[in-house]
Amino acid sequence: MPKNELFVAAREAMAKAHAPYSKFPVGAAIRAEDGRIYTGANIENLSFPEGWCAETTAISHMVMAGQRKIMEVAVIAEKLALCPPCGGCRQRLAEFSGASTRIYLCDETGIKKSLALSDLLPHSFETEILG
Ligand SMILES: O=c1ccn([C@H]2C[C@H](O)[C@@H](CO)O2)c(=O)[nH]1
Ligand SMILES: [Zn+2]
Repeated sequence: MPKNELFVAAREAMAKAHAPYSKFPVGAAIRAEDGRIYTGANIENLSFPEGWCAETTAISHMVMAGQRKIMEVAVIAEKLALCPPCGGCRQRLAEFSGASTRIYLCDETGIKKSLALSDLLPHSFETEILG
């Protein structure tokens, strides 16, 4: 699957952001194990802490479609050269990622950086006790 398709999906998702407070639209697109693309945008709220990120919306769509594995994810922000996922989203991405999962940081022209989750979240929380 051409990576460009994932970038275009993230850019299209960004146009659906509800970001009237930060005026910082973000889009994300996940390719899951089934080969399909699940997208998301940030959805803010007048009660500021109640909003959530584009990556979180995309993960929700993927999970509700019955998928549990992220193969690749593209992230784009309208007003930032590259938008690395926030700490909370790194942990949420980790829940559904593996060693081969790739995270693509995009600008308005395409994918500019490819990272592994371990680049973004080294020494992550893991325990056998909780399974
Ligand atoms: O990786 C990120 C970083 C920020 N945001 C959103 C949260 C908030 O709505 C706005 C400004 O932080 O951008 C995302 O969606 N993804
Ligand atoms: Zn986030």
